[in-house]
Amino acid sequence: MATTAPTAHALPSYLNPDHVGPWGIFLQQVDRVEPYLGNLARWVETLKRPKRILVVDVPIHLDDGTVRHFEGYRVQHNTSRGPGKGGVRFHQDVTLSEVMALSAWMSIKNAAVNVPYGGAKGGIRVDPKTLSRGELERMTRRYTSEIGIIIGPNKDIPAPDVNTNEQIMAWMMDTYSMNQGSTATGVVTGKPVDLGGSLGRREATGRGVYTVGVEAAKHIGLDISTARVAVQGFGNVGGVAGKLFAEAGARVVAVQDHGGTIYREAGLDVPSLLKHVQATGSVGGFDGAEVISNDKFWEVPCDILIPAALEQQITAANAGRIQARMVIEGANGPTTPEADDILHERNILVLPDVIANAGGVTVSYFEWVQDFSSFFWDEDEINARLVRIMKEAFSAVWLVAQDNKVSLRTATFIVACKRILHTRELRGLYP
Ligand SMILES: NC(=O)C1=CN([C@@H]2O[C@H](COP(=O)(O)OP(=O)(O)OC[C@H]3O[C@@H](n4cnc5c(N)ncnc54)[C@H](O)[C@@H]3O)[C@@H](O)[C@H]2O)C=CC1
Ligand SMILES: O=C(O)CCC(=O)C(=O)O
Repeated sequence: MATTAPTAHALPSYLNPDHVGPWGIFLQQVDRVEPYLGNLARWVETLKRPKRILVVDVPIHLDDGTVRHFEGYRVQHNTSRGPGKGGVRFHQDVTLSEVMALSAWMSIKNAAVNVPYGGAKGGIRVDPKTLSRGELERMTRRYTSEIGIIIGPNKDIPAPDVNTNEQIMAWMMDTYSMNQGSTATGVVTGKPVDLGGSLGRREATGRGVYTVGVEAAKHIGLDISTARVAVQGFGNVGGVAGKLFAEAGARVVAVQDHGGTIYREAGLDVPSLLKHVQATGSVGGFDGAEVISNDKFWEVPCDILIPAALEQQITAANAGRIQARMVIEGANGPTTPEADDILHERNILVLPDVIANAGGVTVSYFEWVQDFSSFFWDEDEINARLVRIMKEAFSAVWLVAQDNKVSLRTATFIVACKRILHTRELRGLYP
């Protein structure tokens, strides 16, 4: 077994440390945590390189008979603690750098809530809204076959992310099972309940966002029942989080999605807004709200801001204008390191993605366990276990932040990186 740190050789070009974008941001976050890792810092190089990157060509027949090629990715960042785990994103702006960063954030997140997984993520560069249902199914199935060489219930388990849902997971599970010759429900999570999915998974990420929000609010003396909330992204994560805050009495005053931004000082009617989004695909055109510019969203008076859309939304350009007392990162990577510093200086508490949105993967873990045992739990049990894990993980991170006088992001990275690098050390150099 190796007793000294592996030498840092020249990095492959896609790992260029000057790299900007999501992967560059992840590298900066690792640099910030390194001084707190003690002896384990000698293994930190392992976090700066994904374990495995697969880039796949995904050709399909469009409905008009022509052939179109899409570029797909599956990246396994680290598997020291268990199989890779993380979602699949269909979006026109997906890049390898983004998928690498998202896979790395999964390693951190899974370790932060102590589920027995490494980190992985996948994606296809495509605007799925331009595809028919048949085209979407063919693309999903071809992508699944292409990444089939590295995924599996004990190897790497995909799940939903932006623009993917239970139906996509059903097609992925079916394709993988057809190729294997037997049904393998445990190959993906976030499936329909009738196909081995878990009760509570659809709401889990938003429920986790809400749970840590309530815990943090106690620390800063914020009363949720009178709080004003602004949400960017009203899909799986933002929609559920907004609903739970509204049910607790909070006023959801502003919502932004890809179709625009709406505002109502007295609070939006969240159940009606959710129905509107389900019917039309966007918050745009919702009655009973003022339309404001997308840029103005960042300065609406509110107590809690929940970015729940994409990366790099809170930047040096808008962080100085944010009026919230607390930012809860439903999205992955919504805040750049420069913006993090600005928010910190302005005493705005940031609950980082790697803990705040971990509710989804926590219930994905429950789903995977239920699939293996073919024994399914009721929703109350799932929600109770989820809330307990989120509260315990948040409270541990809060203490580390206080003890080391660091942000909650750095504290979460300290907890998670120590867990990952400890297993790396126990296993030796090769896993
Ligand atoms: N679905 C899950 O279980 C988890 C998702 N996340 C993260 O949460 C974020 C949202 O994911 P989901 O809710 O699952 O996706 P979704 O596809 O259900 O919703 C995405 C939302 O973002 C909005 N959006 C897209 N582009 C936008 C833009 N340029 N400006 C403003 N809004 C925009 C969409 O209109 C939509 O409301 C992503 O960062 C994802 O990685 C994190 C943990 C788990
Ligand atoms: O449920 C999962 O396995 C992963 C969800 C995800 O992609 C995420 O937490 O960002």
